[in-house]
Amino acid sequence: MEEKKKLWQQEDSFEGFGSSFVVSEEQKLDWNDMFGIMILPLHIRKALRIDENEMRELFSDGVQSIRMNYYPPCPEPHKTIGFSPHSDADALTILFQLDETEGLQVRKDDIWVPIKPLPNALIVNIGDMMEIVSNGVYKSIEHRAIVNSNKERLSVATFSTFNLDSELGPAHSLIGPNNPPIFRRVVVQKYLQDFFARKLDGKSYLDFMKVEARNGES
Ligand SMILES: O=C(O)CCC(=O)C(=O)O
Ligand SMILES: [Fe+2]
Repeated sequence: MEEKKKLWQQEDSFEGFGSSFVVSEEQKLDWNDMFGIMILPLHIRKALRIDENEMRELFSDGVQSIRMNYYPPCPEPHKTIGFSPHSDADALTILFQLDETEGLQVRKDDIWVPIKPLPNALIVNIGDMMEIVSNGVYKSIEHRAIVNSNKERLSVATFSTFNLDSELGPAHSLIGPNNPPIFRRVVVQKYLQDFFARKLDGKSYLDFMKVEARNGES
């Protein structure tokens, strides 16, 4: 209880422990314990010290999308790949592996590490937009899905993307003489169009977004 009290709801906020929707002392309360937090954009921008308004603007009218992936059993799984290595182009992905069939792997120091599905657990992945806006502080995660010969596999991914009309680039409030931008700027809509026009190839699109890549090209 002492630990809970440290995170008790403050007035005018639904974040923390406590009940919501309470209007009077007489009211019969619901039989549950609530704990609420804002996941985006406030906490990430606080950790990074990005200006609040800048982050709010990027996420206001942002796009939420969902993808369902079905991987049928494959007679020769070692000869194929279920989902090619890539990092997600969005800011933040929440992924659910439907049953307990393994398949997702993340790349860590050039090794593919299997992510065992845990019952009722969600996986949160940092996407390329977050790496760009944080000027490289938050790294997007490279991942892939493999298949197997005896079981089908299903996953559901939800993607959070900045507003399509906003400009994607390192946050203005982060960069300065001591922290020069390492990524270039592009309108989100164009960034996504170009992402989907390419073959998935690890983090190659993010590399293409780097300032030095453009210098190299011109
Ligand atoms: O099936 C999986 O676990 C990965 C899916 C994925 O990476 C995606 O939909 O972007
Ligand atoms: Fe992905």
